[in-house]
Amino acid sequence: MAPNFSYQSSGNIHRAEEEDGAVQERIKVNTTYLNAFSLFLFVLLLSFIFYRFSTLSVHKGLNHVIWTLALACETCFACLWILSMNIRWRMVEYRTYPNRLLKRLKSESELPAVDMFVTTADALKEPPILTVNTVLSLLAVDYPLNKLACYVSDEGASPLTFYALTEAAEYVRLWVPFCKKHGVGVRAPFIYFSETSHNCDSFTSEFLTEWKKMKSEYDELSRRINEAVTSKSVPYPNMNEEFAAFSRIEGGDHPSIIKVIVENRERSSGGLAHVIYVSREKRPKHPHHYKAGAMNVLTRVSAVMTNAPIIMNVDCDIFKPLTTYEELNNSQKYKHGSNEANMEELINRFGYCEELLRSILGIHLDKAGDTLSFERKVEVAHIVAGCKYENNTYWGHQVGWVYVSCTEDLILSLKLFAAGWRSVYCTPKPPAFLGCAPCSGPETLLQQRRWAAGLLEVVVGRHSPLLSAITKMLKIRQCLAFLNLWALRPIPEICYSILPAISLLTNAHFLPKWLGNRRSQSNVTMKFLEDITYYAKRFRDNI
Ligand SMILES: O=c1ccn([C@@H]2O[C@H](COP(=O)(O)OP(=O)(O)O[C@H]3O[C@H](CO)[C@@H](O)[C@H](O)[C@H]3O)[C@@H](O)[C@H]2O)c(=O)[nH]1
Ligand SMILES: [Mn+2]
Repeated sequence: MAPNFSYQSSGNIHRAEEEDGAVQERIKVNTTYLNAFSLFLFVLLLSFIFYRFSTLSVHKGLNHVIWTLALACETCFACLWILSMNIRWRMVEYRTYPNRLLKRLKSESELPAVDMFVTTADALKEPPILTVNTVLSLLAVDYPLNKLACYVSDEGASPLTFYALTEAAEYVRLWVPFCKKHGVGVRAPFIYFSETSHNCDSFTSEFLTEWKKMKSEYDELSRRINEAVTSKSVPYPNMNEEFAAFSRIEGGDHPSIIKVIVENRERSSGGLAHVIYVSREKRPKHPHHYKAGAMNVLTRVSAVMTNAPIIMNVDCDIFKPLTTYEELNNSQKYKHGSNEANMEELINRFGYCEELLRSILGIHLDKAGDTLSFERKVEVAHIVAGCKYENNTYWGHQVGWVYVSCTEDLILSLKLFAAGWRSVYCTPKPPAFLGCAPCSGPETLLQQRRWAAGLLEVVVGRHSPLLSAITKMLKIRQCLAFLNLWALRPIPEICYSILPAISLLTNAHFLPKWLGNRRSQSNVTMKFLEDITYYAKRFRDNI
């Protein structure tokens, strides 16, 4: 049985086992002042809305229109303020203590296996050297390597990405021992070498020699990869039968290609993690469902090849684990709550592939059914990576990543929360992984537009958080968090910001006037000016 990593609750700090110390602590952040301030602002907003509402009928003509618009905008701001207060209301922080983990286990071999998924879509937009760095950093994690497998999904079926990975496979044999021996912090070579320099006096000569060797090998690796990318071709000696599969490829029309780049056949503790290249079948008339489609293929391929109980996903440019969920297949186990899996229902759900069904059944019955040869596993992986495999199954609807939105992570988390799963936002210090964000204006705009569209798709569709809160297990505050429609906020903001200009041009007003009428206002202004003049004179006389 897998060891229990979960924290257990007891008061503010949740301890798993007193004598061993917790692996993870949940600590309440003190938000009393922040909450009091947020509430104060909210009360001010409400009183303002109340005032505007009660005086609305006093205003006539254009003023009435302007006041109604202002009232609508302010009501929107108040609603958005409630949503943003909801997110910050009871903040908690998770502290992790990975070094305590081993104390709770008899040996490292009790640690569960992890399948790591890296997705890349376009070798020209996402440079292969970046994907290589992500893979190298994953392969150098502090975890028994025979428990790990790294699957790289390449949507572009690019020989350049495959070439880069085969080249990196040589480097990884040097990089992983180097990182472990010297306790390297950031394990993506391009960041590591840009941050450390051989001029540091505190380095020993042995370290310096190794550092220089690693750096020159990395420089050579990146030179070869970048040269291949610039010339858009793989060097001649590498054009062997391994690359034959890539030669018949036309954009978006090719069979599935699965290649084992690094293999730890005996799963020995001294070896490296598996590295498996996966490019799913693509046909022009067949929808591929973007990253969600790629993730479902990776889930099936990993299920027939290594079937680890935990999967982890990182983007090709992010050296930071986003979310770790237990494999989706596992959730099916709890959902059925029975060991008597109905074969016909399983085929309807997961599609017909004997080996995949056996691996799912293995999870249902808590039995390991790993009897296939490695060659057969690769063959089966080609079948489950086919684009027709999902036809008439539940993939993309009830099984795996859902195909309704371009932000598959959002809809997946919504679906998991609605099914009663919990998640933890974990930000260890120092950060476990680092990532890259879009660096140019247009790229950032595109990303924000995609996220905004994804959020709106999720809110109005069949998976709407409101529906899930009523009919499923989504909690009310989770529902409010998903309803945080930042994408629509510019509408009231723009409207509100043009109200002053309209008021000036039309001699109307959209803010309450000070002391009601002009005369009393000007009297007060006059009195204020007289006072200032009086005090200024006294000040001058005194000096
Ligand atoms: O059809 C596609 C499109 C993208 N990707 C990969 O998905 C990842 C994320 O795509 P990107 O275009 O870089 O989106 P970002 O906005 O940078 O990523 C964030 O938002 C995405 C959802 O929109 C999530 O999938 C990511 O995990 C999250 O980091 C990258 O590795 C891509 O290579 C695919 O595999 N197939
Ligand atoms: Mn990205």
